[in-house]
Amino acid sequence: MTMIETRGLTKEYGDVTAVTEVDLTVDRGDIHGFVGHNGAGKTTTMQMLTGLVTPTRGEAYIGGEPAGTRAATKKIGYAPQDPAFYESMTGRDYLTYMGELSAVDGSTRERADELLTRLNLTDAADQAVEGYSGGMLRRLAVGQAMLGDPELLILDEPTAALDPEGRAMIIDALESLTDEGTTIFVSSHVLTELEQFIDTVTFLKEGQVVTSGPLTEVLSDTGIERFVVDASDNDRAARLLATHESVDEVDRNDDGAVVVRTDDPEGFAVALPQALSDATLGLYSVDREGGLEERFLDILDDGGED
Ligand SMILES: Nc1ncnc2c1ncn2[C@@H]1O[C@H](COP(=O)(O)OP(=O)(O)OP(=O)(O)O)[C@@H](O)[C@H]1O
Repeated sequence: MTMIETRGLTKEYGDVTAVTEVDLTVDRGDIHGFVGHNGAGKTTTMQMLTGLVTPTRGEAYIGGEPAGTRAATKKIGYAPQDPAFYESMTGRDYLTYMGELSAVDGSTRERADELLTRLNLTDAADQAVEGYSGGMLRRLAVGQAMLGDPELLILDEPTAALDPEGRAMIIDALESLTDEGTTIFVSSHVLTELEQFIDTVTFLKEGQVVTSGPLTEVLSDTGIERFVVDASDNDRAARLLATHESVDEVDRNDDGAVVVRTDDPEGFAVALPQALSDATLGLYSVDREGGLEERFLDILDDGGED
């Protein structure tokens, strides 16, 4: 079942084309990462999905309903990049108040307390929001988006600039939600902030989709795991490494170094020094390329798949 579908989604602001012909499909229950540099068009796309911004052209559907209609927005919880809070309210009062505003079913106070627990904010529940740290504010924003128990959660950079602990708290909360079948559409300009928990990913560059699909496929299609090995005799090293069990493909770069692609990078990294030393080859240097972050930059800088 499809939760988000867009066709040719485009937004122009005067001469600026923020989003160009974006075709997206996100299945129900997936955590989808929406990744691109600052200014790539992530926020604008999210705003079109939520109905806050009207597309110049194209279509978007949320659970089959046209974006912007009541039937579509009812399915969505949205945490914007820079949410505004009533700073003198406590976290608990804020969530309760926002729940009442949006006519959440049942007891909003109970729902607020449940979310505060889930987002690890119980200890701060009765503190004024103005004393919250950046990480606490982001968790509160995610809590607000979750108030109505939405089918689709749209989160604009919820992990930006958080320390690993803050990020882990958000990730835990999101992962527990997908166990309940919630679809999550989450943006970031740093892939490594998302890669532990997303199922599928779209890379956006200058308003256009560069590539989209399951994270593992997108990264392996583009040759993610690559080592560059410089040995005392690179011809011999290339022949030797080509026969190694963990190696898929061997190539040479412009400097003559051996470029190895592998789907078992850990195994290769461990085996390499021994393999060369058994063949009496010296290992001058080895660089691991195509870590996720590097791959992300490659994809965006190349403007397409290899
Ligand atoms: N209301 C607006 N009026 C004019 N231009 C806009 C408006 N909103 C966005 N833009 C432009 O559209 C482009 C995409 O912006 P958008 O905020 O969607 O990118 P983003 O990927 O979310 O970036 P960031 O991570 O910095 O938020 C940028 O060039 C931006 O300046």
